[in-house]
Amino acid sequence: MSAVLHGLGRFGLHLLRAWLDRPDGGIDIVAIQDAHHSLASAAALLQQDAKVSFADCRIAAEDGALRLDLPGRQPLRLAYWHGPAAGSPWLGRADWWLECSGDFASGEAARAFLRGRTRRVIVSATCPGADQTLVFGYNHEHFDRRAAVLSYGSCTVNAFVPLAAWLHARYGVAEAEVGVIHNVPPHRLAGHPHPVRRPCTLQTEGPRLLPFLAAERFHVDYVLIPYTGPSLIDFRFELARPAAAAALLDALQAACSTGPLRGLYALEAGTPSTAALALRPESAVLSRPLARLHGRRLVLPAGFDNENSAVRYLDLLEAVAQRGG
Ligand SMILES: NC(=O)c1ccc[n+]([C@@H]2O[C@H](COP(=O)([O-])OP(=O)(O)OC[C@H]3O[C@@H](n4cnc5c(N)ncnc54)[C@H](O)[C@@H]3O)[C@@H](O)[C@H]2O)c1
Repeated sequence: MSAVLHGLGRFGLHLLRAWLDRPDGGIDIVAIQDAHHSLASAAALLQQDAKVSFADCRIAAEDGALRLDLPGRQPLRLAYWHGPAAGSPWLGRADWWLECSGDFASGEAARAFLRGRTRRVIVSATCPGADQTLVFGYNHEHFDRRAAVLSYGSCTVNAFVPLAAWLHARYGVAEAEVGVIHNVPPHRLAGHPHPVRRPCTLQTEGPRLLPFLAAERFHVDYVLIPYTGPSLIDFRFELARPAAAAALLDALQAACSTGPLRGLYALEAGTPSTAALALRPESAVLSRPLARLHGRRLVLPAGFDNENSAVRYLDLLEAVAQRGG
């Protein structure tokens, strides 16, 4: 499936890395475009980013393209366009438009990219007005080929939804709360000098995606902090049925290791430092020593590399491609 990647911010950078690591996933990124980074600054970003490493690639900016040489592989030439999306020479020229800039996160805005050969726009954020929101590991199998604008959810939606669905199937979830302490991209630090409470799109997407979760029985507390590392996310559930803590956590452990939550979550025997969460591919890394059950109140403290939620987005792209996307 040929694809244009629009947006080389934190999410786009993580996506590019994940895609390079999975050459056989059926996705062929043919062009990258960004309104902020010139070709030279995009090449420099790949060479110098403090977190996402491209040290295994020789990177060059040549003839309007990013050239990436990976050992043992054919050189990759990704056409590069620096400028506003509306003026892109890549409009309508690939099967998919990967909308990762954050600037077109509504169905109406995203539909502008459906032209020529481009039959699908996949938005890296919650997207009101999208034809479908598909959360990998929860409802990605329900992909409908008539859906032209897809949303993958968000980092918090992906962290919460499959876990809540799994818990509900076993114990019933009567209500839930999520507390998020979220980073900001390095280039936005100056604009965020203090912690600030913000609405989170999980607040509306959680009950919309999970029929058992009533909106009035779900709450998200989201705080953006002036810090660029991995983030924290704590889940609190009121279970509908009684459970024994050890049995519940053993079942959760099994689901994360070999069951339906495999690859999506880890339940760690220790409590990883936030720094150790960098580049972890799971949607959330839960800490068993911090987990607790008081009566029917289950608390699951976790952390996540929210930027690396790009891995879930790639999972979704591959799943959609396999279904004839
Ligand atoms: N960062 C995350 O944790 C995360 C996780 C999941 C989804 N998303 C979603 O992905 C989309 C993009 O998010 P992001 O985190 O990549 O945002 P970002 O701010 O890092 O990048 C967005 C855009 O900002 C511009 N930009 C990059 N560097 C810049 C600089 N130094 N100065 C000025 N502008 C610069 C680029 O044009 C880039 O496309 C958003 O819709 C977001 O909601 C982000």
